[in-house]
Amino acid sequence: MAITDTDGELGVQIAGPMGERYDEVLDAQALGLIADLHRRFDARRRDLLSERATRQRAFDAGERPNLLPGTAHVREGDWTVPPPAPGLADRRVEITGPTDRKMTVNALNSGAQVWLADFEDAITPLWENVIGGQLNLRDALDGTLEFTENGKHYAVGDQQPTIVVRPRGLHLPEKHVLIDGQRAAGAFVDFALYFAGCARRQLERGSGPYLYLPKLESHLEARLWNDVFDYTERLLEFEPGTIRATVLIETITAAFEMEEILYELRTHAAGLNAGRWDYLFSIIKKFRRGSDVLPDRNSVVMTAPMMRAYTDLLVHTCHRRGALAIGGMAAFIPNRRDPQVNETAFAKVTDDKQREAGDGFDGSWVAHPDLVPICRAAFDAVLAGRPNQLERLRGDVSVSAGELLDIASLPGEITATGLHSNVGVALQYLRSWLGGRGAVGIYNLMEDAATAEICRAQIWQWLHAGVRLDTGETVTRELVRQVLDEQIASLGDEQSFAAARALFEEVTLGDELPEFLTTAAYERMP
Ligand SMILES: CC(=O)SCCNC(=O)CCNC(=O)[C@H](O)C(C)(C)COP(=O)(O)OP(=O)(O)OC[C@H]1O[C@@H](n2cnc3c(N)ncnc32)[C@H](O)[C@@H]1OP(=O)(O)O
Ligand SMILES: O=CC(=O)O
Ligand SMILES: [Mg+2]
Repeated sequence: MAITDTDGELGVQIAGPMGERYDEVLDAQALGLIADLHRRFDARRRDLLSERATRQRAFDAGERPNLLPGTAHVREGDWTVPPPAPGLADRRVEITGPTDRKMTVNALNSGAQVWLADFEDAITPLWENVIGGQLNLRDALDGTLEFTENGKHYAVGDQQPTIVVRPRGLHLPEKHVLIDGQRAAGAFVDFALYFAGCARRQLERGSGPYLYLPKLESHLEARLWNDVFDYTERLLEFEPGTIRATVLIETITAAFEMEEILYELRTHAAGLNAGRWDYLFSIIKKFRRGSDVLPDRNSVVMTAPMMRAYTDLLVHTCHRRGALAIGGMAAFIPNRRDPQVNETAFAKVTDDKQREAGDGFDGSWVAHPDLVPICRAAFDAVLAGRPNQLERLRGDVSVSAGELLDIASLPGEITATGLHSNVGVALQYLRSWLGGRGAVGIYNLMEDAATAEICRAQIWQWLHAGVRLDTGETVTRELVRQVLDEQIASLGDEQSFAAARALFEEVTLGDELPEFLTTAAYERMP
């Protein structure tokens, strides 16, 4: 791959191919912003990642998170976040998905209030996905995203959802953008490209540059993002508070700092989201060496006391502070060719959305356009003409640290079926990811980076805990390899799984649990 010195003065090198129109995204302003953010904030980002590792050592030694004594004044203080920015007051249905051309058009025509345009869990951060996604966003805003594919004409209609972009988490590098010879952070690249390219376009349409912030582990990470926002607004002459961010509470440590996270983002804060899949992954990962081992992935339901404590606390915290509470993703996806699968998906998603609406959430996520009406019906019934239910303070909620950490009360067993499912899903997902697709339907469920992380972390934990399955077998490396062989044999085409299998073994069978499968996978990509 040729390394092009794009601009000697900026110190930015683009180490990836310059495809058609990439120069429109990678212009001087965008590259200058990435370079600035890198020089000002990247050392802090790396320190915060080191802090995560330090905390992990404490968890390995048996420590557990609790409310922070040093921030009691924040929790006790009387403060609120600003009222919702234009386009963010009514978020009853949010469709999520990758930013390829077809999905962009379909999401914008889906009838949802919000489209979460994803550069995180739902995409493989291939260079062409990273830059192509930004081009699609700006073309959509300019009204020029129009094409024909497989005989079907795609064009964005007039009624468009508010766009909320989810940049990569703080842990992922972008190897195709080098600043002073160092890899830039994927998070800063996605943010800067979007902001430089689309912030003014969004304001001109009466909306704004809105973001979802994924995988935060502490309020100090929220402070970093807030400083990035303040700096960018000043540098590019935007009103303070133009950027609005909804933070995913999807790590167990962040669940203990919800108030502090909103407080840090304050003028930029829009809400919190209950990202249930990464949340479960985080619980497995953080307490991987503890004695409480999670049962089969599919048996951990949102009505389990530990999960209800998490979502209730989120709604209560948000509404007390004037922020919107957004629900998470039910993984069931419909299939237009299979009425039985559809019926199951609609019933499961209806249950999930009705529970969230009843618990006080202001809206929720769906993975597929056919689920938009299901989510809408659940929230319409509760909202009854109002845009949200911010006034529902959930004063009845009082959640203790013990309830958030009550893994032992989770229903379900650890079964051979669960092991086979984890192996099969992780393997197929990794093949898809390496092939450039970060979200895929497997066994009628939506699988993405977060759900696949659960599968492989769970296998690692079961292996290291020497868990006995319902069949009496003990989980060992040999057993996992045997299941892998069986899965590959049943899926056929052994050769096409070679790279995925090697990656699977790397992120699942080692003595240490790699922090993120996507970090390991990224190094195997061009
Ligand atoms: C844990 C989390 O972070 S959840 C959030 C991250 N995950 C996601 O965003 C996943 C989003 N969903 C998806 O990517 C997809 O729905 C999948 C991969 C699960 C299934 O996609 P497909 O196999 O294409 O589904 P299917 O064939 O039923 O799609 C039917 C049509 O709906 C479109 N579609 C499906 N899902 C979406 C979506 N989320 N956004 C936009 N369009 C969509 C398809 O492009 C297809 O369009 P077409 O008729 O023009 O060809
Ligand atoms: O990002 C959402 C999640 O559930 O993970
Ligand atoms: Mg997630």
